[in-house]
Amino acid sequence: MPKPFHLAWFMNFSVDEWNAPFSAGGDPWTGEFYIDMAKAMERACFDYIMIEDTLMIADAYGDSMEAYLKYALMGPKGDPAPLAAMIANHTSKLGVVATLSTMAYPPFMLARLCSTLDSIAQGRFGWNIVTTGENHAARNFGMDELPPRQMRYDMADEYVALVKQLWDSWSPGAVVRDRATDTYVDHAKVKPIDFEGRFYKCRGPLNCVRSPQGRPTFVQAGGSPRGRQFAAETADSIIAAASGTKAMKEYRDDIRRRAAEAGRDPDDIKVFFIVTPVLAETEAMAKEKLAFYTSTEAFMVKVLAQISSVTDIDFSRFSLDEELPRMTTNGEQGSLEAFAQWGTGKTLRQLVADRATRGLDGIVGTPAAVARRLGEVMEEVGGDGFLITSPFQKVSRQYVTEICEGLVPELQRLGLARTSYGDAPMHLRDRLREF
Ligand SMILES: Cc1cc2nc3c(=O)[nH]c(=O)nc-3n(C[C@H](O)[C@H](O)[C@H](O)COP(=O)(O)O)c2cc1C
Repeated sequence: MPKPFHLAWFMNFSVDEWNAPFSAGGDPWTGEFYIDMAKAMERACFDYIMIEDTLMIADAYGDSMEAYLKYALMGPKGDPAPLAAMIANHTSKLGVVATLSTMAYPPFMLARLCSTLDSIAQGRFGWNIVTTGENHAARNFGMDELPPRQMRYDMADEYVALVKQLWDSWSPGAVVRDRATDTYVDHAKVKPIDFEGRFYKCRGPLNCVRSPQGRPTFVQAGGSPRGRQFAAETADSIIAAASGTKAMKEYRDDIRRRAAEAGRDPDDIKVFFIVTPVLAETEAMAKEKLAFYTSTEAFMVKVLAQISSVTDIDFSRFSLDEELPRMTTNGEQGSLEAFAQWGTGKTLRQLVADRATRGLDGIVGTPAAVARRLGEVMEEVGGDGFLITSPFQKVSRQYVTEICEGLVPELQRLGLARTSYGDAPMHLRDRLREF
């Protein structure tokens, strides 16, 4: 029997696929649309739903906000924290991960928010730790530009050390609720932290109770060598974009090596790779669907605008029929490399076409065929799971159904996905370490 792998879903609190033939209309702001989505994932026994976030309206593509607002790319979006609370409230087993930036939140506020969300979610909350990669976001927080990546991660190291101390400022058992002595909290079990670092200073203690997990499950997505080091030292789960099985295996092996060198058990870190299956009743229909969504001028602009936004590089400047020059960015270096596929000789037009399937072959077809292919990929990579996201930028109920009621049952029949959560309540970190 093959080993099952983990499943998570990558989305954001943004506009749904509002004007395609099977659409929900583009008004998801009450959160109901995403609650429905999370319930479908829980029925399919996903490990977690992960809510992406950025903090600006971009204009990197063509030096204009037009493409971003016209196509509702990377915005408008709602704040992930209240949506995480709502999803947690409407589910009981699914993990809920929200993205919160170390650039944007004072550590005390983030620690309290995560602790509160973990209590609401009864131990199923995860924090996607990002340092933010866009200069415009930095400008929304009073800076002229982002600090360089090295410094962002140095700051994040210290930030994480601080918030961990805040989460530990309440010892387990501090809340005694002793009626006989009229004592709610045993004051001896709550301590200031008096943290003084290079970048942050905080007295503590936290002013909310210790959450079920003690600290949230840590999710991270470092792509650069410095980012990978941070992720390997910190994360319980890593989400990654890599083009093809070879790059996936290289990434995971590197993370596991770095984790072992840092004294961690590599099996305590579950790496999820982005995949974007395109499903239909027959392979020909799936290929036609892919062509229907990707052969338009608008798809080209959407992909280029999206990658421009997370790299602060204007991709409207490059010829579609030539290879991309090698470049670096102070933004998302890992995402740039996964997109550019340097060394393959592909033109920019081919890279855009690859974007729908993220450079992974064999994931356009029937649920049964794609399930078999994912099994092969996972065996080659070595583990641990897949992070599903829509191939066409936005998500519809139809796509969620195709995955949760088409692909997942096929994975389950092959013994490749969890068929039940079991009856006992479980914290997200333990759920990830189940296998
Ligand atoms: C699957 C995935 C999801 C990500 N989600 C976010 C996000 O929600 N917000 C954000 O600012 N960055 C996000 N990032 C960017 C990462 O935090 C990170 O900056 C990026 O992978 C580049 O790595 P580097 O920082 O080491 O260069 C994501 C990256 C990946 C691969």
